[in-house]
Amino acid sequence: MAAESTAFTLVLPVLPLDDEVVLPGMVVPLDLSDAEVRAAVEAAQAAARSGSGKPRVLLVPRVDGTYAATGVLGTVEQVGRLADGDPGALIRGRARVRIGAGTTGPGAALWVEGTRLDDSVPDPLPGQVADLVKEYKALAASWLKKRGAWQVVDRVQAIDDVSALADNAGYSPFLTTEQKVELLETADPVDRLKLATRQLRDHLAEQDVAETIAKDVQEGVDKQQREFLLRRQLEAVRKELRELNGEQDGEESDDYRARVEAADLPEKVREAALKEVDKLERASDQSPEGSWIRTWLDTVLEMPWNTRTEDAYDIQGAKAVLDAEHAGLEDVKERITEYLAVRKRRGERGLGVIGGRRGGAVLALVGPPGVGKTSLGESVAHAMGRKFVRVALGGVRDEAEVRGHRRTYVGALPGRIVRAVKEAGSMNPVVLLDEIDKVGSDFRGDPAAALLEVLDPAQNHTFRDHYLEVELDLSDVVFLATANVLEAIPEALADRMEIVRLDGYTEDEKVVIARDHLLPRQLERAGLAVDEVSLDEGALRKLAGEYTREAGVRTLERSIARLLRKVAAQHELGARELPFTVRDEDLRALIGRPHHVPESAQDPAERRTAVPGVATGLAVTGAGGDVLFVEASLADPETGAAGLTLTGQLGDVMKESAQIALSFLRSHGAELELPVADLKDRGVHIHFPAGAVPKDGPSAGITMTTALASLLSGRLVRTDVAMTGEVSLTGRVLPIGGVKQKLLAAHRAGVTTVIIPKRNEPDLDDVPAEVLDRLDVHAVTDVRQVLELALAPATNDAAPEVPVAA
Ligand SMILES: Nc1ncnc2c1ncn2[C@@H]1O[C@H](COP(=O)(O)OP(=O)(O)OP(=O)(O)O)[C@@H](O)[C@H]1O
Repeated sequence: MAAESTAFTLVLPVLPLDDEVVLPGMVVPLDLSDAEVRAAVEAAQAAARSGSGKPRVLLVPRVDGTYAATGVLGTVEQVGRLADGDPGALIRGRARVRIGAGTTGPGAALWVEGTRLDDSVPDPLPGQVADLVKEYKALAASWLKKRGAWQVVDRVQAIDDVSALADNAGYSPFLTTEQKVELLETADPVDRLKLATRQLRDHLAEQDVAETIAKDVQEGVDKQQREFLLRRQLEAVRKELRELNGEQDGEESDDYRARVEAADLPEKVREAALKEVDKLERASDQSPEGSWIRTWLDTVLEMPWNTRTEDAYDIQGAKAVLDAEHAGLEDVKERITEYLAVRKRRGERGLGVIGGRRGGAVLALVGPPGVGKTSLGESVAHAMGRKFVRVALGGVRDEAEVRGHRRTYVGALPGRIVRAVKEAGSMNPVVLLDEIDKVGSDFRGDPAAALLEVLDPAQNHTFRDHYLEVELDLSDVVFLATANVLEAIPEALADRMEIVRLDGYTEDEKVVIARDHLLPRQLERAGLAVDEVSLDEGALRKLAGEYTREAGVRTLERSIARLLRKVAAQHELGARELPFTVRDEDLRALIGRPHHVPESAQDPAERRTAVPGVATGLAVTGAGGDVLFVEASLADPETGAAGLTLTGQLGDVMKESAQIALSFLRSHGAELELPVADLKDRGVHIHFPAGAVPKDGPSAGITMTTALASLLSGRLVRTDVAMTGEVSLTGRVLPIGGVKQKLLAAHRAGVTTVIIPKRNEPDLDDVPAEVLDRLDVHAVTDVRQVLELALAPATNDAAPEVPVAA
């Protein structure tokens, strides 16, 4: 459009505007205390006095000291006081003026020539321009409505002139001075409206984004605020409830929160604990959930998360501890020392514990009761300078015992492993898994599987207890296990263990243990000084040999305790002078008569083997080695049923072994000069007394054969002979296990001659020399040799009656 077609020249005083732009149509108050403003207004007034009309100025924006090329012709509408009391002038913008050359005029103002620019647009508006007007009005309306400026909306809608509409944008507070100058300098009204539209649109878009962000922020703040308020209310309600019930004040969850924050917890555990504290806050005081959470938090807070004891042991010192606390057991202590040495070296090299199958990360002490398995475990802890905890696994059938109950379970508890660590108060204790051979499995899961995970070095650094639900690092725990019977340990577990056997003690060893360890301990328990009561060797030997018959020393310790109590009581009653040395002849008066008199010391008529058909065998039970008697009888052909009857809780292998013994005699009896014809059509009964104890295994084969041969021949079995060995159908004697334990038992029982399979001869190396010295051991290959050794010569009396079962 031809902006300058109707241009004409003006001479005006310049009114500079700093950081402000006045567009045509705008009315603005200006402060006359500003010298430049005053000069311009006064100059305009002076010029106006000579002519007609209002005083006129040229409003020129000045950005960073530079004047814009276009100004606005303004008329001074009024001079008076501004709202703040300063002198001021009200000026109305009228038209764009292109600034020309400087000139002179009255007053102190700067005078310039200017050309008024033409604002006209064609009438009617071309379609595009009309659309532009509509768009601008719509945008302006939405912006104004957002600001709540309703009155202005109508005013803007009423402006029809394109140029005036564009200049109205000068009021927009969001425009920068530069943007306003741009509007000022765009002379063409349509272009100017386009510019104003773009500026407004950009601003609205920006505002949209800002609003979304603000809304998001606001929502977050609202939620926090709401939660805060709700908590305050909850607290108030709780407080009132407590007051109503006369309870102590004090915010429990706050207390937990503070405790959790103060506790030295691993980060993940802390997070989990804080989450529970949050839940606790929401739970009501009486709800069961609240009480679960409290117990759980207590458990977590009591766990020794970051506590570990310092390992400070050298192998020499460790060995000294083991030696000081246990007599004998040289090979066992050596094995433990090796284990500790390897562990220490690996630890120093940062290699971690030895792991994997057959890796031997776990030492298992296997042997009968009372041989010191538990106390050795304790010694290991002493030797390493670690805490010791015992976990009794006997009779555990429920997996939850090991791994804990889920928390939703009523009365849920953490598993025994977690409880053990808690009890130890350190993350690296020695944990003794006692009686690992007695874990069973049933519908409640398989505790052995859970134990596998506990013992596996590849898994146990992230052990998860169902109750605790947070991971527990067990990799630094030293696990030891004990068992009575190796075969009863679940195979997968046994696979991961390094088995160390403790077979039981000889009488000599027991005497030493009793003197050096049991007696001092029991003296203290009985409140007696070490020099007040002593037992001489004879008394100790008699206690071990005749008052107890066990592989270990548990009953021996108990007998000593009983004896000392008696002495202490006598002393208190004035019936006993101290110091007092107990001799073997004093025992009977103090603790009664002995319970175990060796068979050989019995009256011959009273001996078990006083009748034909009874033989002495050797067996290994959960309680260690033991002697056992086998009785055989033949049924009366008239009254008894034919066939083989076996009693005494025998396992399948043992039953088969009895069949074999019988078959061997049926087929080879004649050559042994036995009246095997007696066996025809007659029932045979074999019984193992102590019927309540289950027995199994093939090692009683030769004993059964001997009992039957004795029965048939009528020859007695020698009282001083005991035997063990499997028998084959052809009469060969096959090797068996547990030689050491069996020989110790034979020795305990006062047997002097022992028959073992030839192929077990190497096992004799394990048997203590003092036992071998006192036993006459025969290693045999054939059952005929057994019979020769075991059966007493036939007496000259008339052939004895074959006993007949009732
Ligand atoms: N060699 C030994 N030296 C010193 N004391 C011993 C020795 N062997 C066992 N004892 C003592 O005998 C007692 C019984 O031992 P302990 O309880 O350790 O037996 P255990 O083999 O663990 O039996 P169980 O299988 O029944 O648990 C303990 O007081 C222990 O100190």
